[in-house]
Amino acid sequence: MPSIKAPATKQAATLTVAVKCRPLTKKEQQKGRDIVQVKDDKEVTLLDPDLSKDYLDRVQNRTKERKYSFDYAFGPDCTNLDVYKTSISSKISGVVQGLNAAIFAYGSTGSGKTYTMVGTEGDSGLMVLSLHTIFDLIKSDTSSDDFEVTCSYLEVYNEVIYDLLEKSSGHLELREDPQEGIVVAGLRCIKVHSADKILELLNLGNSRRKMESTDANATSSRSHAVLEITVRRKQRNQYRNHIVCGKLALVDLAGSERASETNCRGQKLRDGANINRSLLALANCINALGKQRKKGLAYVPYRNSKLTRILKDGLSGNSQTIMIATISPANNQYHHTVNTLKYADRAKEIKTHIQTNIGTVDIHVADYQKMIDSLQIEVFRLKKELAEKESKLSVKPNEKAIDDQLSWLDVLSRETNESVQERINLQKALFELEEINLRNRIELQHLDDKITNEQAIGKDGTILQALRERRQVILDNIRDNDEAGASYQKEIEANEKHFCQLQDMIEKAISNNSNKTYLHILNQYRLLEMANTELQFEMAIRDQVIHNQREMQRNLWNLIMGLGIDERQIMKLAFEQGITIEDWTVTPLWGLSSMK
Ligand SMILES: Nc1ncnc2c1ncn2[C@@H]1O[C@H](COP(=O)(O)OP(=O)(O)OP(=O)(O)O)[C@@H](O)[C@H]1O
Repeated sequence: MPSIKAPATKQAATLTVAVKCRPLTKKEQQKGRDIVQVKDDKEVTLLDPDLSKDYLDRVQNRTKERKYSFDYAFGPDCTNLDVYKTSISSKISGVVQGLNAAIFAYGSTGSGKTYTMVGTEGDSGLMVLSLHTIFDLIKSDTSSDDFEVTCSYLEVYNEVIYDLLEKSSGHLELREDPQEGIVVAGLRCIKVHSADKILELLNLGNSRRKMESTDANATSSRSHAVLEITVRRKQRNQYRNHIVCGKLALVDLAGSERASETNCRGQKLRDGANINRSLLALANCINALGKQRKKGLAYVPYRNSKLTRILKDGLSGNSQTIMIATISPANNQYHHTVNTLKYADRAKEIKTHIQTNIGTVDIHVADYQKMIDSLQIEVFRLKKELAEKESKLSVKPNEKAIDDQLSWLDVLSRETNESVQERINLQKALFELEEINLRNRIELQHLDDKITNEQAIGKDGTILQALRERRQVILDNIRDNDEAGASYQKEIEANEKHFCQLQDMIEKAISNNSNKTYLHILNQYRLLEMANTELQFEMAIRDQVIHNQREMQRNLWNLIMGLGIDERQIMKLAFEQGITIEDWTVTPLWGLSSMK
């Protein structure tokens, strides 16, 4: 099917990475020493915390000293305003012009993330400073445009999303909207008229964040907080009247340390595990995005956590992204600091593309349909069995006993549900991967054809060279994606195994009950219905997206052909505009070839 892509990499920007080192706290001053040096506003040297190393160790390079270079580096004397003015303020003006920006603070617990993002009365944080800039820019705007500023504030805690602008928020779900991408269903979005108003909301929201006291920080934020500010600009003049929308996401991540290192138990340990699951997913995305700098299609596993799904646009899409890596200068924090610096170093490789993209058509509808069909047949069979069993029960089950059994079943069902959800996510990820690789293979075929043609003409060596280089990039991506696919396949298998174990537990739990068959079927039936509902929902969304895109393409091609432009002219025009016309020679559904 022919498809039109947005102009390729019109404006590509690397993710900006800044490192901020906080001062030693009073306690640290008494016990430890400073091992971080910042040079030339860019270089960070982390000294070996072990002073006892002898001369030989040092000359033989057995030192743990590390040196890194970043876009910006700020020492302990720098204020939040210094960070803001140098590395951020210029990106904020784009938000009022309709561009997106994302700023996230990453670092271990107690390294100064919340201090940097939220700040104090005397040293306002980046959230506050950005808001002031937005309102100042709106105030000084001389056009006749109307502005509307709205904001939302959420936290992701233990892989559950909560609304920080609601007094007692319930669990919120992520939805994939065909038009807007990932949205948080039911999240409160408030209209604001001044920076002060948002600050009030921010303070209120912060007081609702999940805090804990860890060994490393007495008021440690255990959740990831995302403040999103949307600026809608209604342009009004005699020729047009349309809305430009810019978004700024400010993210205060939870501490990046391992749970075991903060001396946590029970619920705290669970927090730690989930925080790290999100951050691990973020690290995997950062790795994959780093690989994409070759501009090929490598798969990025955004689906693996709520956080990465929410941050998807900020990392890869239409966004200017700034990562502030916060570090402590204390010698006992060496391992955390080196981890943060390594993470930040990898993040430098990410490219974000400041442009709008038209989504791609998903080709796996048939696969989903097959899964839904088989699940529905199974649900139908179990429903029937359940009805039969109920009618056959000579003695109605003892209600109290059944209640107990059902509540235990609920616990196991919930866990099984999570396992099913995870498998669905993995399956979806695998579908996406396959789709990307399909497109890669189509491009590879085109490249091979072009290379053969060029070789036959035997003229321009530079074109041939460029084609071969591109071919290698595509081959690398296909290999990487295949590897990622194989690992997903393994995860799916492990998940299936876990699912079976849970089922065994359920079997055991009800094996002594006289109505065990009844309970068993009830349980199976519930689980299958859950999986079925999810799949149907996905299917509906995909159908809608595909329908809209097909409609749009049909209209577009009709329009182009109606203008009497021939194929060659279209290709030439597209080339001049930087538009890629994909694979129309392969499956010419409404393509030029079929319309000729
Ligand atoms: N630049 C700074 N100047 C002075 N004090 C700072 C600075 N940065 C951080 N601190 C202090 O260090 C301590 C820890 O900071 P903060 O709570 O911001 O850490 P965090 O990285 O958000 O930790 P967690 O992940 O546990 O929430 C606080 O007492 C804070 O006031």
